[in-house]
Amino acid sequence: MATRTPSGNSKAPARSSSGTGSRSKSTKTAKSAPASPVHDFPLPVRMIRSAWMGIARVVAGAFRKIGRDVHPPYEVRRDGTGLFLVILAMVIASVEWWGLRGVGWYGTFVHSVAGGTFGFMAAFMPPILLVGAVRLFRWPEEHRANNRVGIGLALLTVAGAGIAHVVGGIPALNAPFDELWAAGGVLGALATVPLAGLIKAPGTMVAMIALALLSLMILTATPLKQVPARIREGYDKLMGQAPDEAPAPTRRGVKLDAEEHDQSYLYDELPAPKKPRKKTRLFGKDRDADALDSTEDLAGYTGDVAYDKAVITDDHGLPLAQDPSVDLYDESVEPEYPEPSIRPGVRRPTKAERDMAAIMEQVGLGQEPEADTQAMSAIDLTNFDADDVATTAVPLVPSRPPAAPLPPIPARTEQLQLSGDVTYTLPSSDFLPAGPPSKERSEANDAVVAALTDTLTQFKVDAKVTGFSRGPTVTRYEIELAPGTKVERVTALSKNISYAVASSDVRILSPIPGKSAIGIEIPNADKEIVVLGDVLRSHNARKTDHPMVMGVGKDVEGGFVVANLAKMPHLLVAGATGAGKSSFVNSMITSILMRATPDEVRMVMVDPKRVELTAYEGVPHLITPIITNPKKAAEALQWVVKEMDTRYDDLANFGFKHVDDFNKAVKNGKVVVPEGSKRILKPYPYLLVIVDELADLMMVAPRDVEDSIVRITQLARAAGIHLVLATQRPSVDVVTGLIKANVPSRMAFATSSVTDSRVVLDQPGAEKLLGQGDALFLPMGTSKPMRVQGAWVTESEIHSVVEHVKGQLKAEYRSDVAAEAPKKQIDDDIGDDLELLLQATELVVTTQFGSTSMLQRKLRVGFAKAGRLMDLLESRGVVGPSEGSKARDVLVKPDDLPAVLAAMRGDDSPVDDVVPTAQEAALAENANANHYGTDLVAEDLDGYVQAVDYHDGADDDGSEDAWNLTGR
Ligand SMILES: Nc1ncnc2c1ncn2[C@@H]1O[C@H](COP(=O)(O)OP(=O)(O)OP(=O)(O)O)[C@@H](O)[C@H]1O
Repeated sequence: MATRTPSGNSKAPARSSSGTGSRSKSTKTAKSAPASPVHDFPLPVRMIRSAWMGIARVVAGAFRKIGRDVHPPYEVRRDGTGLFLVILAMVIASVEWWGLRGVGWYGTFVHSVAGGTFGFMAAFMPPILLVGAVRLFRWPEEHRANNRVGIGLALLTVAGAGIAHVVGGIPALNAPFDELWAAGGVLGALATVPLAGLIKAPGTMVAMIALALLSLMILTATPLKQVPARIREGYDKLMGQAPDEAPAPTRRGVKLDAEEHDQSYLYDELPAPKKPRKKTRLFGKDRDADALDSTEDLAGYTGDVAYDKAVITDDHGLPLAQDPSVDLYDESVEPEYPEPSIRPGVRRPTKAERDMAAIMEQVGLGQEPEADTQAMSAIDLTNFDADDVATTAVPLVPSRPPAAPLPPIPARTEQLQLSGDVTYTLPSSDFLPAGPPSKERSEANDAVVAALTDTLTQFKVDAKVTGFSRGPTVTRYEIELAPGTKVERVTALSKNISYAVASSDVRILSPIPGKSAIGIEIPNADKEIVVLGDVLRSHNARKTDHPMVMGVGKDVEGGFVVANLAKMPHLLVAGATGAGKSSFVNSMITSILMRATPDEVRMVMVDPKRVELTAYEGVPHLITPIITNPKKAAEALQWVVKEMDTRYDDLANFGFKHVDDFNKAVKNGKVVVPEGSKRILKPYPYLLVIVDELADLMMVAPRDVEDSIVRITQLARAAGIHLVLATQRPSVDVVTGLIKANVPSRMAFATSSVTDSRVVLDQPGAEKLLGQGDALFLPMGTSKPMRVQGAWVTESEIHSVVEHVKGQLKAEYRSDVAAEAPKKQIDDDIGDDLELLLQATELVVTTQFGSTSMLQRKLRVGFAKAGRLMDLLESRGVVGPSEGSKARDVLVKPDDLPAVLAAMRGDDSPVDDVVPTAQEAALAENANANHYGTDLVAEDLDGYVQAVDYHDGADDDGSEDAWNLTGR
C-alpha cells in the first residue's frame, strides 16, 4: 500500500485564504489538513480522525452561519476542539438538565465527574462551554481575544464554584460526594476552603464575588474606569433607550481590548468612514462635521485658498491629491487590517437624495446637487443588483457622509467699481447654461465590467473588479489582486483587455495613486460633454472670488476641476490639431470674463491663426487688439518684459515683493505715494498673455521669442504676469528646452506621437488620449498628471458673454504694445552679411528652391559663405533643415517675402494688413484720446535704480508703464 511521505505532505503549498471561493475541493482539503503528520497513525485512527474532522466541519459550518456569515482562514480553524466542547456541553446538559442524573452507568459517570468537580455549578457548564466553542468555530484566528475569553470563562467557573461552595456551607475536600455535589464540588472546595480558614465564610463570599466580577471584566474587555459607562449602556439597551453617546466600538459583538480600542473603527461592522477618519486626524478637527455644514465653511472663507494652489480642488469637496501642498490621504493612518468587505468606494445616492438633487436643480441651484452625486460615483460592484439601479439605492458603504446641499453663493459681493467711477457688472451665470446631468453608471459600464472579469478568469488571474468611477469620457475600473498575485499579471494583459473591451485606448494605472488597486481607464462608449457653466458653478469655483480661477473640466472620477492661473504660474497647452486646445483656451478666457473685471485682469491675446480668438475682439480686458501678426506678437512679448521690469521697480520702490501684497496694501490704504507725487495709487491688474500658436512665433523670431518667454517666465510671477502658450506642434524646436524649463504647468491634449507627449509632459501618455477635450493636466509641482475632460463652451455662449462685457465698458487699447514696436537691431549673427542674406532670401523664396550651390553660383560666393547664408536662412525659418544632397524645403511663400525681408532688416513690416481696419480705428481713436497723459510712474521712479534693461534701446522713449494699463 502506497503511503505518502511526511515531507511530501507537509510541503503541500499553504495558500493563504482569500475566500474567493474559486479554490478547488482538493486545495481545501490540503489547507484544512493539520500540520502534524497524521499519516503516521494507523489507518483506523486516521479514519476516526477524518470522521471526527468531517463532523466538526459540518457543525462548525452551522455555527458560522448563525447571524453574519463568517469565513475564518482554513489554516487557523480549530473545529475539532470546538466540536469537543459542544459534545461536552451536550453530555453535561443531558445529565444535569434532562434528568439522566444517576440513571445507568452513563448518568452515574457523568454526574460523578461533572457534579463532583463543579458541584451544582455543573448545571451552568453547558453554556460556558458553548461560548468557548462558538469562539473557536467563528473566530479561531483571534488568538489574543480567544485566550482572554478562555481565561475569563475559567475564572468565572472557579468563582461560580466558589460561590456555590460557600452557599453549600464550605464542606471539606474529603466530604461525602452528596455534600460536595450540593456545594461547589472539588473545584469549589479547592477555591474556598483555604480562604475560609483565613477570612471566614463572609470574606470568602466577597472574594468569590469579586473574582466573578473580575472574570466578567476580562470577558468583556472592560477596563475598570469604563465599568459605569458599560453598566449604563447595558441598562439603556435593556430599557430600549438610545444611548447618550455612541456605543463603544465592538468587534463581532465582543468588546475590544483597551489597546485595540484606538483602531476600533477598522473593525466596525457599520460603514466605516475611513477617509474622513483620516482627514480628522490630518487636519486636527472633524472634517465630517465640516462637510455637513458647508455653509459655515464658506462663511469663513477668506479667498486665500486660491492664492495657495494652482489647482484648487475637485468637487468631491476634497483637495486634489495631486496638489503637492495637500497631503490628503496620509498613508500613515491607513488602516492596517482593512475589513475586506468594506470598499473604499462611495455609495450611490439614495432615491431620496436623487429626488433632492432634482428639486435643487429646479430651484436654481444649478449643478451643485450633481456635484454631490458625482462624489458618489465610485460604485461597489460586490453588492450590485442591476435591477435595483433605477428604483432603490444599492446597499453600498459610504466613504464619507453626503454633503449638505449648498446655498447659492453670489459670485461677487462687493459692487465692482472701476477706475473712472464706472460700475461694472459681471456676466450672469445664466449666460452659460447647465449641461445634462451626468451618469453614474450605464449599461456600457456593466458590459465592460463583465468583459474584464471574463478576461481575468480566462487568464487565471486571481483578481477581481471591485468598483469603478465613471468620468465624462473614460471610466476607471478598479481591480484588486488576491494576496500573492503579481501586479504584472494584470498589466501584461493590457492587449487582451483592449481586445475584450474592443478599444485600443486602454490605459493602465498601477497602482491608482493612493489606493492598493490597479486602475484601468477605458473610454466610455457613451461620452458626456462637460459644460463650462457647470464647472464654474461648482462648489470650489464659487468658494473663491479670485479673478484668475478658471474652469478646467472634470476628472476621471467625475469631480469638477478648477485651477488658479496665477498659481500655475505659466501654462503650456499642447496637442495635435483637433484635440481641444482652442476649446480649452476659449474656456479659460470665458472663465476670466465671467469672473474678473478689466481692472483685475488684463489680457494680451496672440492669435496667429486669426480665427480662434476673434470672438473676443473688443472686450475691455484686452490692452491691445488681438495680435495676429507673428512679428508683432514677438514685439508684444518684449513689451511684456518691459512691463514686468517696470512693475518690479515700482513694487521695489514701495517695498513690496509681490503684486498681491502691493494690491492688498493699496486696497487697505497702507501705501503712501512719495511726497510731491501726483499718483493716485491703484492695484495692478494681473496680466494674462495668451499665445494660441507658439510655433508661428517661433518661426518668425525664434531667438527673440524664446528670450522674452524665458525672461517673463522666470520673473513675472511676482509681478502678476502669467503666460499661456498653446501649440499644436510640441516639437523641440517650438517648445525648446529653455521654454519647457520655465513653463512649469502643462495641459496635454491628444498628441500624435509619444515623442510629442514626452516634450509636453516629460512622460508618455498623451498619445493615448481620445481627443475632443480629453487631456492630461500636470499642474506645477506634480509628477503624476491628472486626466481631465476639458470644459466646453459654445460659440453662442461666448458671444453672449462677450456682448455683455463689451456693453459694460469699451476696450481701451494701449497703442504701444504691438503697434509701436521698439526699433529693432540687426541680429548679431547676421553681422556684415545683411545685404547678402537679403539677396539670398529673395532668391530662395522667389525660386522656391533652397539650394546652396545655387546661392554659390548666383551670388558668386564661396561654398563656406553660401553654407553660412543657408544656415541663417534656416534659423529664420525661410528654409527647412538640410536633407543631404537634396535641395532644402522653402518654408516662406513669395507673398510673405516683404515681411521676412523687413524682419531681417529690423524694420517694421511694410505690409501691415494683418490688423483689421476696425482695430486700427480703435487704436487711432485711443491714441487720439490720450487716456494716459503724463507718465506718473516714470516720474516716481525717477532717481531710483531701475531693473536691468535686457533690451538696449527698447525704452528710449520711456513711454511704457504698468500704470497706463488701466488708464491711470
Ligand atoms: N472639451 C470639449 N468637449 C467636447 N468636445 C470638444 C472639446 N474640445 C474640443 N472638442 C471637439 O473637438 C473639436 C476640435 O477642438 P479644437 O478646435 O479646440 O481643437 P484644437 O486642438 O484647437 O485644434 P486646432 O489646433 O486645429 O485648432 C471641436 O470642434 C469639438 O467638436
